[in-house]
Amino acid sequence: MNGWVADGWTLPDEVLRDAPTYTPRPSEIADLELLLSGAYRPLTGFLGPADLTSLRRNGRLADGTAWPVPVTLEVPQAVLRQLDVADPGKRVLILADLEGAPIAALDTTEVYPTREGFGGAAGRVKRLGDGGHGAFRRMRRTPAEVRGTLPQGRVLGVIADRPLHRPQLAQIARAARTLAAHLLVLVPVGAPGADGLAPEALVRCVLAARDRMPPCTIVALPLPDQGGDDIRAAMLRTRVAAAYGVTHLLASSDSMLSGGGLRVLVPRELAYDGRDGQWRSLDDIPPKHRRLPLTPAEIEDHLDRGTILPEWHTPPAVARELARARPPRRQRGLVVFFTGLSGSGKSTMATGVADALQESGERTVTLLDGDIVRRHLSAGLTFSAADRDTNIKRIGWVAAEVGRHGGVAICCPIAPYHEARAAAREFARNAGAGFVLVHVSTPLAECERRDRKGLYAKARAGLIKGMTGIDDPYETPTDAELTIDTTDLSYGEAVTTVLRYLGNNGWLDPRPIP
Ligand SMILES: Nc1ncnc2c1ncn2[C@@H]1O[C@H](COP(=O)(O)OS(=O)(=O)O)[C@@H](OP(=O)(O)O)[C@H]1O
Ligand SMILES: Nc1ncnc2c1ncn2[C@@H]1O[C@H](COP(=O)(O)OP(=O)(O)O)[C@@H](O)[C@H]1O
Repeated sequence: MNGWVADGWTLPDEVLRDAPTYTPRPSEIADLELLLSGAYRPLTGFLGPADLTSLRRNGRLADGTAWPVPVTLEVPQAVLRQLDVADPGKRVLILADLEGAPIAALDTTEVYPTREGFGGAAGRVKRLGDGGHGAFRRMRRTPAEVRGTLPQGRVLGVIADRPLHRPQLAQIARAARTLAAHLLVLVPVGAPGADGLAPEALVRCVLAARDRMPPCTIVALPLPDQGGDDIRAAMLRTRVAAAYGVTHLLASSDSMLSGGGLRVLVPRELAYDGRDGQWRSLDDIPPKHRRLPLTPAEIEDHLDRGTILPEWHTPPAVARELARARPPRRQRGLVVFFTGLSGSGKSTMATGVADALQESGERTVTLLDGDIVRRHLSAGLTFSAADRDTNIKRIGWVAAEVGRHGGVAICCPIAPYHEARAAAREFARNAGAGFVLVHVSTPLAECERRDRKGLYAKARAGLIKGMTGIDDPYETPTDAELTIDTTDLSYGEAVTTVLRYLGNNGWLDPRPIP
């Protein structure tokens, strides 16, 4: 481990003034915040090659300390070139938040190759500024602050990565009573949850359950989602919980492992006892009186349809918060994203769908047509791969903002690349909006026969280069909600197919659809 003491490090003003600034990715900012707060102790900075090699080999840092996951920072080469790791006055990198405000200084003692155009930067970090702002900032307390307020004795930790319903609340109450422990609820707020719930909404839902819990301390922290590697992610969460003073952690998944000085409790499966309205062990309730907790999919279904979550399962205050954060699909923001070759029928269908929605007056609609976007939002962009990506990301970003505020955004660019379409879907999800990808799969031969703008003829004649389908690729979607080939469809049939899909899936009132 790079074993420095961050406190003993002073930064002269001129070093700060001349240092380059870089905004890391959101997951790296989350790691940075946990490094700065001490939640990742004994780590005090981003790891370098020796630690990373050792970690891969045996799950330990180079000095033998067990540590579950790589904590790394990747920086564009253009930024790294401005640093000189051999010179303490020229190796400081200012790390800024998404708005560009400095959060920390990195004393870059090592750089190493990662992928084309980027490199890893390793070294200790030191907080700059006042720790930042943002919703529920006051709840983002450091481990030292929290430990200072906890009563003596056992501390039961709960990681509330989903809202707490009555089965979880019953498990928590039981465990706290059995252990005679103080309760510490850790709410991960690094990124939207698996269910697309915004971090602020998750905090509100947890606070809404507060009067159903024993006396407790609630802390928000940017616990990163470590992707598919569940065991390592669980180990990291256990480490962080231990840093906050947790002695016993209530497992939220089977993969939670004891370690880092605390014990993990796997709670008993509870069910609702219809005889007296209590939640107790499954085995203690005769089957005919037993109601199992709703699954996440069932909860999602209630929210999608707009039916109130039942009181036997969810405290009304939590149900209200959840319904506010995840309104029924008919009121929730939605991005309808058409993709397909030029001439496949995207604009025609998108306009038809937009007209129908406007006629019904049910939803507000923004149409982001490919050609129109390129005249305004994306003016000046070419048809190079990089510019096409930029174009699709801009469209996706604007569409997601429309969705965030409950509107329907209809987009119809070619969007030939999977990755950019996936980014648009992710933007929508993070904004709490739905996303429906419509692949207009009309084959090239038919698009070419139509050749509305004469572009295919020009491309075949070699007069224009990089025409999608001719000498530029179109990556066929594998994740489309709907695939429509308009070769043998009338205009009306094509539009109705989309409207029916939206109606059948709860996004629209299905009644007026022919
Ligand atoms: N080289 C090349 N390749 C593809 N398309 C071309 C090209 N040059 C111009 N056009 C015209 O631009 C429209 C596509 O723009 P998009 O913004 O939808 O393209 S992309 O999603 O960024 O790839 C597209 O409009 P649509 O026919 O509505 O799809 C074409 O008319
Ligand atoms: N079922 C259909 N849906 C949409 N367009 C159709 C259909 N049948 C024929 N077309 C014709 O195909 C062409 C599609 O053009 P356009 O909608 O601009 O495609 P894109 O936006 O994908 O380039 C139009 O001339 C349209 O009249």
